[in-house]
Amino acid sequence: MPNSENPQSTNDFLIASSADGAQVKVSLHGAHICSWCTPDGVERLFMSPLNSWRSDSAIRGGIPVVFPQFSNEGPLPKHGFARVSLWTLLETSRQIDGSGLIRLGLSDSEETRSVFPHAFSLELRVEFSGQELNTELLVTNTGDQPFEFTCALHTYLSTQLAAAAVYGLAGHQYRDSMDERRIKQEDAEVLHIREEVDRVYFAVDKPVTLSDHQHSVIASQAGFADAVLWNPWETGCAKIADLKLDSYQHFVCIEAAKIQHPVVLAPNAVWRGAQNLECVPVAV
Ligand SMILES: O=P(O)(O)OC[C@H]1O[C@@H](O)[C@H](O)[C@@H](O)[C@@H]1O
Repeated sequence: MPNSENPQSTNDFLIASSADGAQVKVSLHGAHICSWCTPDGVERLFMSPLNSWRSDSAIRGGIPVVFPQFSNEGPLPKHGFARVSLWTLLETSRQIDGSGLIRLGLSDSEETRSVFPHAFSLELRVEFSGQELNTELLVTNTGDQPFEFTCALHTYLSTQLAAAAVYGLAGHQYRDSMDERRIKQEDAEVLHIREEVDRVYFAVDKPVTLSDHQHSVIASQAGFADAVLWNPWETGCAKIADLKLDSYQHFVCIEAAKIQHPVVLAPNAVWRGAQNLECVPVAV
């Protein structure tokens, strides 16, 4: 939870690499993946140049962890408190197969219980090598009463929006936050973003691909039933202090999420959700 009286800097990164040269930077503030470079040195995540790097704010870009509430859909601060909490490093290591691994944890505290009166522990497990990044969120109910939550991995994928297309959402229903949360049916096999887009696609069980003229990123998910597609366009950037007016041209958020049907977690039960990202060069 943030301390606005004494904000700390959040750009003190844990840096881990895989044997083949992929690299990930994580901040303990929010267990936030701030950078993911594939072995060719190319950054795959967007990070806002106007990010404040203060512990009383969420980091703008990378992969924020949204828990225990998606957006403003409940009584908590927007997107919950995990993204503005100080997490603990559990492990950083190199696996036998050469992949890098970082594990971070967060448990309930007096501060979290004041807004979310439940005992829980979270683990974020980040494993990567070559062209892939796998991020898994584990939620354990450490109390003696069930509790309910929604969550997401709010991934900002770096792209050139003008050349970008999103594939894999045709046939799904979605809730359109730009149109009074109406439920609609996606018919487009290929989506080009030409305006502010803020949608929750339901029951996404196949990969979603973001392609531009240079590369594709294939986003697969397990445990997370829904996928959010968000780009604020210039209109949204104008309202967000830590985005430049043209920042929307450089990312698309494809978020692995659990929103439509919140998780109800029994005592001692563990819920897992994972997002796997794989980069594939576009043949020229
Ligand atoms: O500005 P925030 O709190 O990081 O949220 C960014 C966006 O996050 C998305 O997940 C929501 O669907 C959008 O409605 C929201 O604007």
